[in-house]
Amino acid sequence: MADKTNMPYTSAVLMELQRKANILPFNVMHKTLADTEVANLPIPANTTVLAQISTVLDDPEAFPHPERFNPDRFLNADGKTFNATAVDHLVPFSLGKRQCAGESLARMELFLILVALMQRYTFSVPKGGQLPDMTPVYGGTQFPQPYQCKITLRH
Ligand code: HEM
Repeated sequence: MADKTNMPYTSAVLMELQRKANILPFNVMHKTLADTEVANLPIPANTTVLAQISTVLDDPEAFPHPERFNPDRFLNADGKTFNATAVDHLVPFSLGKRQCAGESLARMELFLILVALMQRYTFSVPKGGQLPDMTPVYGGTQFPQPYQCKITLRH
């Protein structure tokens, strides 16, 4: 983990992966405890609310051409520091009091697993195959279309 600060592009790839492959696009349900309002819309107490994460992760103002997989959007021109607007809008773990309690653990696991896989294997499209269809499959969770991948040991 000590190397992570020297690997901004890897961090940017992970951020873009979490944006495009967000596992809980519709978040989980909550209930208002008191009358409130969002964007001038009144919401009475005891209303079930679902703060949809995917609308933020696909917001074209924060993420131009949101349909594209582009890790560079999380980096400034120097390639080392992070684009604050993009980072602020990356909310796969939700926000507020009930945001994911396992965020730090999950982020550490994602970094270690991705780097370990990249160090040991090469991932490519099998002969005669094609790149995966990036259209998400939505259910309670989001998952990818079936695809084929060739995984080769590096050493
Ligand atoms: C990529 C991995 C993960 C993602 C994207 C994720 C995302 C989320 C989201 C969106 C919520 C709902 C937040 C809300 O109610 O507003 C949540 C809740 C929660 N997550 Fe995760 N999570 C991940 C991994 C983990 C891990 C590894 C753990 C534990 C080791 C964990 C523990 C929890 C707990 C305990 C809650 C409920 C928090 C509460 O209601 O106060 N999550 N997570």
